[in-house]
Amino acid sequence: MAAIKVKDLTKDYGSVPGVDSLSFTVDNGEIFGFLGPNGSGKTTTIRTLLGLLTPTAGTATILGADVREENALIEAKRRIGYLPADLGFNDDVTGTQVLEYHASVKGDSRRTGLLDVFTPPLDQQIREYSTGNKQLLGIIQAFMHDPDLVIMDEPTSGLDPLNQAQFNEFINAERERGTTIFFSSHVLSEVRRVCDRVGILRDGRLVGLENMEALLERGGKRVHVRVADGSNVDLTATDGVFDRTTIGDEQQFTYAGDYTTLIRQLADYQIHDIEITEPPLEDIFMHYYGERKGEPSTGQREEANV
Ligand SMILES: Nc1ncnc2c1ncn2[C@@H]1O[C@H](COP(=O)(O)OP(=O)(O)OP(=O)(O)O)[C@@H](O)[C@H]1O
Repeated sequence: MAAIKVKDLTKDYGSVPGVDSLSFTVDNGEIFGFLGPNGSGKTTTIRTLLGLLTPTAGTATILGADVREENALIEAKRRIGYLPADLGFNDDVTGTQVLEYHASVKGDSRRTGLLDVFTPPLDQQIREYSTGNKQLLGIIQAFMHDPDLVIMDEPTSGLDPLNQAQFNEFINAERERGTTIFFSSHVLSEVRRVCDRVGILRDGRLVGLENMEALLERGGKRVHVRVADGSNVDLTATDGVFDRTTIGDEQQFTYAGDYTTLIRQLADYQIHDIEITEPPLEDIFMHYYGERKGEPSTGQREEANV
């Protein structure tokens, strides 16, 4: 049985479309990233999955429960953790009191273990909490009753790089435990190390559903080259070269072709320095899913940059 099953799900806010005809499945044990820019419908989807919004059309089940069936959903929610985008903690209570409250509602069998990983200042009142520490507290409450499925709305927002790395490590360990995780983000690079699959949302519609590894592989690598005499590397006849640009004396391009071919081409030049890195996932997104409104298409960008 799939952990989440969504079929033709539509949610309108009056005349404003929230999400339109979404269909996807999240398997048990999968780490699924739900990606999209601001306003693309991530929160609407999540709130609909949790029964906080009623779908306008279509169906969704979560751990087997139909999101329109209140009693079945209440039962399923015992095995679900949720980190909302807006945490809504009471400012006047301490971190410990927040956790005590959540423990009384749904249990806390994992609380101690989670507090070994994430360390918000539990004795402080929430009003004194930094944004990142509030987020850590939210992550702890989402996992502390040992749920089978955890749904998180932008879990890494506000986390510093150290906490973000710790979060990534934690999510990878959750994969080993078999927890199903569905989380939204608007920063593709944030999810690249942890997700098995990504769904890409734009303007309320699902425009891509990809295996992460395949997405990265098809996206190629970013090549940075400096040629000793400053001459321009001519790759016009080489397949798989796109997004060329020159910054100072460095020529850059994304390469999704055969490496032997590229190395043969570059052998004609006196290469002073070369670096091959992973491209920003935003570039992959642009390349495979086309331009956003008002922005040039990938093809136009290539021309502009060459
Ligand atoms: N309560 C509401 N009433 C009317 N329109 C809404 C409401 N909530 C969201 N919308 C609209 O629905 C669309 C999707 O919004 P949603 O908040 O789901 O996007 P999001 O991807 O979560 O955005 P963000 O990354 O900014 O949180 C947007 O056009 C938004 O303006």
